[in-house]
Amino acid sequence: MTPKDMFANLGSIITGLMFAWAMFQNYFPYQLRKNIEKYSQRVVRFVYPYIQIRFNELDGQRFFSRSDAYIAIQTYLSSSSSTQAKKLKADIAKNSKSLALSMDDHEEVEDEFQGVKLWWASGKDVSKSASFWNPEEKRYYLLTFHKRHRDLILGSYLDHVLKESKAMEVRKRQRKLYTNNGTNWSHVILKHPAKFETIAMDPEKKKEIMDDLIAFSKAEEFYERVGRAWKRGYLLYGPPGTGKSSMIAAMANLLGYDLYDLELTSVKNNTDLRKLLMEVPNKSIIVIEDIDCSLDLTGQRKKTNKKKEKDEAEEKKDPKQKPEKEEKDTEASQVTLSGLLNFIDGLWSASGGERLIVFTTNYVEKLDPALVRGGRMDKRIELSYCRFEAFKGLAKNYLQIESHPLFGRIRELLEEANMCPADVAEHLMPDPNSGDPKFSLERLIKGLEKAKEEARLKAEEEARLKAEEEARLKAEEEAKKIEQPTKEEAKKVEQPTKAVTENGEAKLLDARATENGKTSQ
Ligand SMILES: Nc1ncnc2c1ncn2[C@@H]1O[C@H](COP(=O)(O)OP(=O)(O)OP(=O)(O)O)[C@@H](O)[C@H]1O
Ligand SMILES: [Mg+2]
Repeated sequence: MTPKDMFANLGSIITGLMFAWAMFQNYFPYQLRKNIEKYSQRVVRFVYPYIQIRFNELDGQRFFSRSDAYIAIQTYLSSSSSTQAKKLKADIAKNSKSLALSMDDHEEVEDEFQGVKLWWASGKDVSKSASFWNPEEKRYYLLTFHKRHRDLILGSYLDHVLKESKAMEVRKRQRKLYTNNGTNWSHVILKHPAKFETIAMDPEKKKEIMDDLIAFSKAEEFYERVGRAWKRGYLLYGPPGTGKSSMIAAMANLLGYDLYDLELTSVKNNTDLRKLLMEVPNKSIIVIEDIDCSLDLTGQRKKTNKKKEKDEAEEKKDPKQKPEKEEKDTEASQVTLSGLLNFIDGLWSASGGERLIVFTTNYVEKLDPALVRGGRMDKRIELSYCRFEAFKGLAKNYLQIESHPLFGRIRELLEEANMCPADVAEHLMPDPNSGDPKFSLERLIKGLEKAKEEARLKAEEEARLKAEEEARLKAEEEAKKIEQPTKEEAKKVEQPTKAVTENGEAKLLDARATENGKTSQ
């Protein structure tokens, strides 16, 4: 029995004793009965050092609706209920994909906040005069805590309960992937299976990124204290197939955020861009893929590779269409880099928090320094070709092996051949017939040897082209040198020359005349 229970019992004992005393006196008018009740409650309040707060299930303001506070408490208590309560209720919550557990009526669970213990009990009032407007059962939660913690509980603790329950709801609910078509967002349920555990990269680097994300999601107070908007910018760069898009999905799955995949090429101008960004709520990741293709470095928009290919294909079909399409493009190219950056940095940040902005590119060196300067991109993450550490992760995922005699050869080859994790994964697909990992590893070795040979041939070809170019430039230089004197001579002949005569006077002589004189002599 906790001290709280002992006090609760003490209260009823005192009330009972006082009633017994009154009955003993055989004198029981109404006024005295009221007085006894009043005084006994005062005594109880004086001796009983606990405070109780009741949270009713039904909202007094809205008919037939459950109170938000009650729902939030139910969510908050779900984890402690499942471990502490003896009787539980299970239900499928709205917008959720899993069962929600809560404690059954007349159960109690204990909670602790900043070292202070408190108790949550679930109760039910049964009304005898039930009607359509007045349901028979009215449920409630009763929070009990010591009165010396009144400020802490009424201030920070209840705030903590609400925030925590919101965060739990976000974690439980299905994530969504939003895409924009012009100025409207539409969404589908995000079911990307990518997780950080399955992303192949150096384990230390992976841990650093995960820690950074988790720290960000918990840093509301920090951002508030230092007076910065609660947002963080990530730049993911690396060759195609190295896991940039997979990592974004893994980020959403880790934090429970929704994804907003912003297609800049379909946004007409900065005003529309603002409208779209204003609609992005908290706990979201705004993704701008292939930033080098979406925005020109001068601030002008360019077509993305995919759009370009599509347009080119259409152009081939109907060449007459070309001028019209070009007109359309120039008409639409009004979203600028500075428009995007100013908005992200400026007022938009003030309209909420907890948002990540992730840019991806295959060519980091092409990006405008304005985009990658500190403060805009808080973290730059390079996703590179698959090396041995990343390969080990893939081998574990795809073949369930952590070592193999062929690993040594693979390690050497991975250092020499640049193969992206997507291709390594493709080679590691388990053999459906034998299921023997050796088969997949040998296939990878062959693939790596081929990639290495191709890289060697490519490097040779590049060296040949470079040597040819150098030879051409040298030949041009030589040709210029041979031409140079004749030109200079011609210049000499053209220009009048200054000469000094015998009496010391400077006279302008026509070089051509002198020359002619010489020849005639
Ligand atoms: N590091 C990785 N770990 C595990 N799987 C990977 C990794 N990189 C790529 N893959 C696999 O390859 C596929 C393609 O990867 P993803 O689309 O993430 O690459 P990307 O870097 O976004 O490429 P792009 O630059 O072309 O957009 C993914 O479906 C994933 O299965
Ligand atoms: Mg991608």
